[in-house]
Amino acid sequence: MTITVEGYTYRYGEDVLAVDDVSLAVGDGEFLVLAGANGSGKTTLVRGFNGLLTPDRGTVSVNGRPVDDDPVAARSAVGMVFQDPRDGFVAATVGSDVAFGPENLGLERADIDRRVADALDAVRMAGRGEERIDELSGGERERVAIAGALAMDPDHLVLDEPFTGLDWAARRSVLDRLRALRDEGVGVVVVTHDLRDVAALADRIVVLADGAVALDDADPSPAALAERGVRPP
Ligand SMILES: Nc1ncnc2c1ncn2[C@@H]1O[C@H](COP(=O)(O)OP(=O)(O)OP(=O)(O)O)[C@@H](O)[C@H]1O
Repeated sequence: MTITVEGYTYRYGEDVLAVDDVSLAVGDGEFLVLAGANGSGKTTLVRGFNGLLTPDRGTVSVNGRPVDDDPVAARSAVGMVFQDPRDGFVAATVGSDVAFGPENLGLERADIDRRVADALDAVRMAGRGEERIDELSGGERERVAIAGALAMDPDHLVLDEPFTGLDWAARRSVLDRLRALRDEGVGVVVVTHDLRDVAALADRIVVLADGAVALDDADPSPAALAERGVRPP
């Protein structure tokens, strides 16, 4: 059960080579932090992990199966949360939005309700299922988006800058959940250029620079990070 990326190359138009021949694997229960300066290609790379982008060259396989072969399976195996989830909501209220994914999996109502309650609890939104999403703050919306991904119970979870809008308590709570998921065997990928919170949890830190892997290390030195444009924790 892994995400395996081989030779991933992606261009925007003729001129922008956003990701240049990246190969890496994320194993079960592995916590990988993907760092790198603005524009280094992080988002372009992870969007390929469940088929949201198709690389110009290279392949992505999820649990041994090429994403192209079965995009639906890839989307349910790899949960994704993006930085600014404003457009990603499908329902008007918190609870119905988080329930949407599990409902589509055809689960029993009790199971859905349990997943929703559990996911809202993880992001410190317990008891707020009836609230309207368009009346939430930016950070609260981000937390709902994270809860939506958690409720899908995916094999892998990819979070792109998940902590930017989160207050300290929410951040700690989400990190606790990510740690628990990792311990249960879920592969976790966190995209960030701020290593403060996540470095201690990371099994590996991969740094992209100009679309290529510039560093892939379990415990990189502060100097090695700084050299590649990443502020050490
Ligand atoms: N839709 C797009 N059209 C054209 N160029 C794009 C597009 N999206 C990204 N790029 C370019 O591709 C490169 C990689 O962008 P990407 O968003 O993957 O980087 P990133 O590491 O996630 O950056 P950030 O830390 O700022 O989120 C950048 O040079 C960016 O300008």
